[in-house]
Formats: sequence, structure tokens, C-alpha cells
Amino acid sequence: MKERTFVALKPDAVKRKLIGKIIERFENKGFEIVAMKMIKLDREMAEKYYEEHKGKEFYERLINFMTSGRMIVMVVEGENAISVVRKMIGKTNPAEAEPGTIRGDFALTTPDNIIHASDSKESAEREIKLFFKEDEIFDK
Ligand SMILES: Nc1ncnc2c1ncn2[C@@H]1O[C@H](COP(=O)(O)OP(=O)(O)OP(=O)(O)O)[C@@H](O)[C@H]1O
Repeated sequence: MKERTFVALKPDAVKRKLIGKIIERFENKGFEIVAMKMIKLDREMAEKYYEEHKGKEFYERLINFMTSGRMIVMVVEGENAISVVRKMIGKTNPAEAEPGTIRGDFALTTPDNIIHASDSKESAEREIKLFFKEDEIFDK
């Protein structure tokens, strides 16, 4: 089933100049990038985005990291995009992510684990809406 997922290249990916290498993997796999832009999260947006982690031991570090620099956000489209992209990015903790996955190949620690991708249809819809207006997403 053709579907859309939301992907963010986190501040460490931009700082380390990995944007091209990561996008290349999605294009090589056969996905279409139907929306993309550069953003910088402010504290309010980061807190809204990571609401579920409020109160956790790593929350402050996570918010500081996510607001530390610019990011790339995109909408990736293709067959089973949500589950396939999650597989391609690898486990949340890069030390446990398999080699061959994006986190397995490019990261070693959290919260600076390079990339985020939606983990369900509901979160994909929510996250795409949070970052893109309808007319910023292109079908053709
Ligand atoms: N134990 C931890 N210590 C530090 N940072 C963490 C830890 N666990 C998660 N994080 C950070 O919070 C983010 C969100 O965690 P979550 O458990 O939702 O994982 P995820 O769904 O793989 O991540 P993301 O939402 O970024 O794709 C992680 O990607 C990572 O940057």
C-alpha cells in the first residue's frame, strides 16, 4: 500500500553534513520525496513534539539537542513507507542499531541519533500536519 511518512534529519545530521548520504538511501530504495524543507525548532515546538517524554531523565538533554541547530524535515512516499523507513533507520539506541541501518552506520549515542521517522499511520498524519501545509506537499 502506497503511504506517506514523516522523516526528520536531526541537528547532528545537518552539522555532520550527512543530509545527502541519508536522502540518497531513501531515493535508492525507490521512495519519492514529496515535501522537504529546512527548519530550526524553537523550544515551544520541541516541547510539543516530544510531549510524551516530559518528566523523563533525558528530557532536558533531548530538548536542548533538538533546538541546537537546523534540521531537514520531509515527507517520504512509497509502498509501506512507514514500516520500511522505520526498518531503514534502525533502533532508537544507535549502539544497538544494526550495521546497514542509518543509525547503525552513522550514530553511536542518544539523543543525537541522526534521524526520526514516524512509527505509525496516526503519528505520520500528526507529524506531517505539524510541519507541512497542504500546499507544501507535491503529488507530481
Ligand atoms: N534513554 C535516552 N537517552 C537520551 N535520549 C533518548 C533516550 N531515549 C530516547 N531518546 C531520544 O528521544 C528520541 C525519541 O525517543 P523515542 O523513544 O520516541 O524513540 P524513536 O521513536 O526511535 O525516536 P524518534 O521519535 O526520534 O524517531 C530518540 O530518538 C532520542 O533522540
